[in-house]
Amino acid sequence: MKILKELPGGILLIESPRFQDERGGFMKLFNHDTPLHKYAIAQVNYVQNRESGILRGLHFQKGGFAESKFFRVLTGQINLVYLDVNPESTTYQLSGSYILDQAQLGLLIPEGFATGYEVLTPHTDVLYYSNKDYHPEAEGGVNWQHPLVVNHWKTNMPIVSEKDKNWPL
Ligand SMILES: Cc1cn([C@H]2C[C@H](O)[C@@H](COP(=O)(O)OP(=O)(O)O[C@H]3O[C@@H](C)C(=O)[C@@H](O)[C@H]3O)O2)c(=O)[nH]c1=O
Repeated sequence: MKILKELPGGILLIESPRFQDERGGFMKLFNHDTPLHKYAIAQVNYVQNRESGILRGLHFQKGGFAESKFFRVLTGQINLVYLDVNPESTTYQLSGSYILDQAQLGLLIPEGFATGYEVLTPHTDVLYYSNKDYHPEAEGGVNWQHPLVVNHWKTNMPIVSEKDKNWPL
């Protein structure tokens, strides 16, 4: 696995090795060795999105439950949006977005960021690792229409869960 790019905030774009032969393909999605040698997986989550226009997030876990997440699509295309919500961070309130459109590329988001994504294609499957267990009591969120992130979206009228509609602006 190799780091293709480091984005502001310490976000890493990581490429997986891919092997192709007459049977199909083989891809290494995680390797405890470099560049992820300090990354301890607590959860692997597989998310199926039926339609384009679905928007999930933005979510984070508070305090000591803050997670680092490593996102990729297995099929389809998403626009991943992130916001640094750690007031002690040197990049506090930094926001950005990145389009993920191939399984070979993963985006590693450090602890202290809220993350969300919108689905740009029907039947889009997302796989992500987290280095912390799920603690719903520690969950925080940022409304997708918050001024610090609103300009990153491609969709004007997304499909959003009731929970996500109610995060503070
Ligand atoms: C995130 C999560 C959810 N769940 C359950 C709770 C609920 O019943 C169901 C769906 O949860 P949600 O609606 O929160 O799923 P979702 O909106 O897909 O949540 C995810 O959104 C993206 C943007 C992130 O950044 C992730 O960290 C995660 O928060 O799955 C778990 O059991 N473990 C988990 O780690």
